[in-house]
Amino acid sequence: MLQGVLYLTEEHICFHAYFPREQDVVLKDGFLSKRSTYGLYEKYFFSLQNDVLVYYYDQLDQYCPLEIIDLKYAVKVEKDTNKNKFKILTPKRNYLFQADSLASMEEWVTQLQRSIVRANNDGDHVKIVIPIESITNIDNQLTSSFQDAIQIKTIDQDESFDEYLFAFVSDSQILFEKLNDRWSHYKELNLTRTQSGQRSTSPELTIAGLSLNVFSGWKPFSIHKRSKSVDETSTTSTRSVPKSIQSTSSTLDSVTEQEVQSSVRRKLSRRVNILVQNPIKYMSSSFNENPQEETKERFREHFALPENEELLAVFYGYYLRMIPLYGKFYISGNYVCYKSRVPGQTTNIKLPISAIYYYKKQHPTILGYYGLEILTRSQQEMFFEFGFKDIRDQFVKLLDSLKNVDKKQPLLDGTGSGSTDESLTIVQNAFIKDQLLWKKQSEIYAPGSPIVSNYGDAGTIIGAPKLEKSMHITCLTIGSRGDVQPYIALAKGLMKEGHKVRIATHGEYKDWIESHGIEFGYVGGNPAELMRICVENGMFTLGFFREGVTNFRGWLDDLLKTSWDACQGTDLIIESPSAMSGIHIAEALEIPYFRAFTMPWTRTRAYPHAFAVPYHDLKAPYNYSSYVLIENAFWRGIAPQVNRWRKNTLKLRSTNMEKMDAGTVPFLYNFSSNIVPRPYDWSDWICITGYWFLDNPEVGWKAPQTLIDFLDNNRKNDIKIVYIGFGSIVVDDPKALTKTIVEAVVKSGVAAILSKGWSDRLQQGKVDNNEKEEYPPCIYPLKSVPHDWLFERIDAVVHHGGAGTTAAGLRAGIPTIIKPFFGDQFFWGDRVESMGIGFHIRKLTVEKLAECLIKATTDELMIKKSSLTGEKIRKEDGVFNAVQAIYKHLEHARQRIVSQRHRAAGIASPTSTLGFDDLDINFKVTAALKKIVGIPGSESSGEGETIESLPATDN
Ligand SMILES: O=c1ccn([C@@H]2O[C@H](COP(=O)(O)OP(=O)(O)O[C@H]3O[C@H](CO)[C@@H](O)[C@H](O)[C@H]3O)[C@@H](O)[C@H]2O)c(=O)[nH]1
Ligand SMILES: CC(C)[C@@H](C)/C=C/[C@@H](C)[C@H]1CC[C@H]2C3=CC=C4C[C@@H](O)CC[C@]4(C)[C@H]3CC[C@]12C
Repeated sequence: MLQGVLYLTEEHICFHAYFPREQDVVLKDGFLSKRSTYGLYEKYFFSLQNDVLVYYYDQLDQYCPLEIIDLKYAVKVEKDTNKNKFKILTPKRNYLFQADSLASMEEWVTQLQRSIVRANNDGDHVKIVIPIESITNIDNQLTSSFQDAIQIKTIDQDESFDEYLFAFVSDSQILFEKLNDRWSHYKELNLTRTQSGQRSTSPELTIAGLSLNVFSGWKPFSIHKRSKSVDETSTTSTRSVPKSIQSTSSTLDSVTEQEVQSSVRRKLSRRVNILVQNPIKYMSSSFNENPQEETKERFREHFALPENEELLAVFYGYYLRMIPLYGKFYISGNYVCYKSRVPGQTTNIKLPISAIYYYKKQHPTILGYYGLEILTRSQQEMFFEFGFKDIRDQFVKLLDSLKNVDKKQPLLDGTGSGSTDESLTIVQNAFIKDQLLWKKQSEIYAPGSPIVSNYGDAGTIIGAPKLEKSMHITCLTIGSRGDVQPYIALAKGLMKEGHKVRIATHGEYKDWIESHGIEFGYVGGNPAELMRICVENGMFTLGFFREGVTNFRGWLDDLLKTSWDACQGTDLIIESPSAMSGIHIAEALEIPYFRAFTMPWTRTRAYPHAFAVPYHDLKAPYNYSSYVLIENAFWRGIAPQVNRWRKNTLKLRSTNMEKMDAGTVPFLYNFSSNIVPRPYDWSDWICITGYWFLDNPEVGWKAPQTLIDFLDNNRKNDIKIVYIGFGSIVVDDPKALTKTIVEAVVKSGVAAILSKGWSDRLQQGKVDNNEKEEYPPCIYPLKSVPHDWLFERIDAVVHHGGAGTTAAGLRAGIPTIIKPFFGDQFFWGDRVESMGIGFHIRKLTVEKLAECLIKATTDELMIKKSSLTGEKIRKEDGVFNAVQAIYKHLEHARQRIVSQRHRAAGIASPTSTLGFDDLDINFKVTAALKKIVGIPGSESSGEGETIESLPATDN
């Protein structure tokens, strides 16, 4: 179905449709399953852009398609209403797809048909010319779904029949009458089917010299053509076929499928020849300014670019993705392209130069080479590295020169050339009006508008529909107090809404949870032991993995087993992803699943993964990779055990990262967007709700009189009061830490409330009960104290940077000093320091702490900024927002589980996780990971060389 304008001339019916061939117009996008060479259907994100169809693993990777299907070569699209499948036929191969619904399949087929017709026509236009003399029948009494339609049947010179259906937006009656007039004229003259060749393939000539009647009054109408010939698109219209194919056939209309095929074959063998003739050249040169004709052609073919796209230079280098990927970069007049040369990797980049917003040379980074950073208009960041400075600089120079060219395109593309003056103006006028018409429509349909996903609608959280039915919800979490307390706050909010809530976590928290009137579910594991391993080894370090292998196995088995039991009988799971089991349990129970967490855990280019140590100064370039690496490392560590448990306990097939598809899980982040602004690249279902504060966490707690006196006395004497406490951190030498703190407090002249929390938990028995007496009077020691009560009464806080403790300090509006120990604590340290509301202490010494204490209690600007932050945070209602977000995304969560079940049922693929398990790149991942999480001694450059020396296959 094409929209255009119909012209009736004395001898012809002319149809003209205008499709601007704008770059990067997205005509349709969404998820589809594609049949792989193994016959399995796998889901990808597809985007139909002009006459190419591309697909990705990740819809955010706009410019990195896995494959580019050029519709120029497509013969037709075939529907198969059974199971919503359809097929694109090309001479080289057929592509099979499956849509989620019938409606979606119909939409895809319609749009693809349009694109194929256009791709087979000259540039921006489709022109169909029907000689009136060839008409055998005209009918406007159709019983079709079109109200106002005319059907025209024709017979061609070669006796082939064609059938056209024109559906009108406006009244077609006048056209019908006039057309019948003209047709009877021919019939009377008995001039049917003269073989004189009057019919011209050029509409310009056809229109020239004729009196032109425009019937549709510039209103759009549609043409639907049902052709009896093999090739759906072979009409009497003028068509242009890629030059390479054109040259093999004399007339355009006579291109047959066989010819296309043989031309493709010829091209393939030529390519093989080149490689055989010049192997050295292809492997060793890393920059080529004058690419050969063959290279240019292959480049255009691979990236589905038009004939006039001039390849300017080829470079060899690395594209930094999950791991640095060695490959070939191409710069052409309008694009920067990249194609991976690592076997088994299908990474591509096709980036329009116009989409580049900013680019900058970078210092040597992961590989120690010469970097280049590119930021696209859609805020996607890309990082390239080149082996030599010269090459990188040439690349940049070429980009500079291309960016500076003014790329204003003329409104008209000169289609009318070669005609008489008069006809030229007629045709041009028609084009101009068509273009205007198109512009209007594109405003309505807004092609190229931001990607619309399968689920979710954009908008604010507030105002989501309230649920009719109450639910029984499990909140599943492991870890320390900070991992449980937010759920108590959330549970209270949900219970107020009439839902039943169970918190499933370590036995240690049972009484505390029940004291808040919340149901408890038992999950195994000793939080203090977990904490010790985290602190002693750092997170995701070699030591961590070594301990993981030996110590975590039994622990993990127990965790999986107990959490399965703990979730039974509920109908929604909200899980901290650190608990690992919830995503599988939800799949087994077929109930909706949400994630919630205190720290960033969703891929973004905006922040590093909470466990990727930010003091490495990796900055934006590596943020995204840090998530991919850590997710992979995490999954690799637990996958065998999890899959065994799935099989034995959950009775589910084994899974992998791709099948789990964690990116589509609705996520509730319980931190403030005033501290962690929402990254632009998070989907709608990733919500930042604000902190879930729990007031009066310790039921029945009353402030000791001595503490109140301590506060009052210091206040009276104008002595600043600080809180110092390292929460649930288990320190191996608590005495040394205490000594440093005491000295720093004395030195800085402040008064301190010192909470030692868990610092001696694993040392029971060794604790000196008389410790209290050892403190100077400026220090008030205690075990624990509700922060919500205390922080309002003091001037600054010093802590480990636990998410919840940080939140408590920020809410009170006082400066924060963070000495991180592991995990996300570094991230929070960085946040407060970069916001100017606190300090991030990397190495704790008496001098450093004393200096920070003085500044935090006296620096006017810092105090002011902190107090403003406090005001903002106090205005947020995280629990309320979270409840609304649950309502809003519940349907999405349900759909996700359903499609996951379908996927699990449909794929029995032994090939797994994003290719990671299949490729022997284990050591490279580890090497890159080491850099990200900061393991000393990882400077060896071995991995770069290994990748570089991989056999250079060109295809
Ligand atoms: O004496 C105390 C100790 C804690 N709290 C509160 O308890 C919560 C503790 O939260 P948080 O700092 O997040 O918890 P921790 O258990 O200390 O920290 C662990 O859990 C956090 C949340 O996942 C992570 O950010 C940390 O890295 C990890 O160490 C906060 O609301 C505190 O205000 C008190 O009120 N009084
Ligand atoms: C080798 C395998 C067994 C490795 C990968 C498994 C590691 C587990 C034990 C790790 C991965 C993520 C870690 C994890 C993530 C986040 C938090 C929140 C924090 O507030 C307490 C620690 C806690 C809860 C830790 C505990 C240990 C976890 C759960």
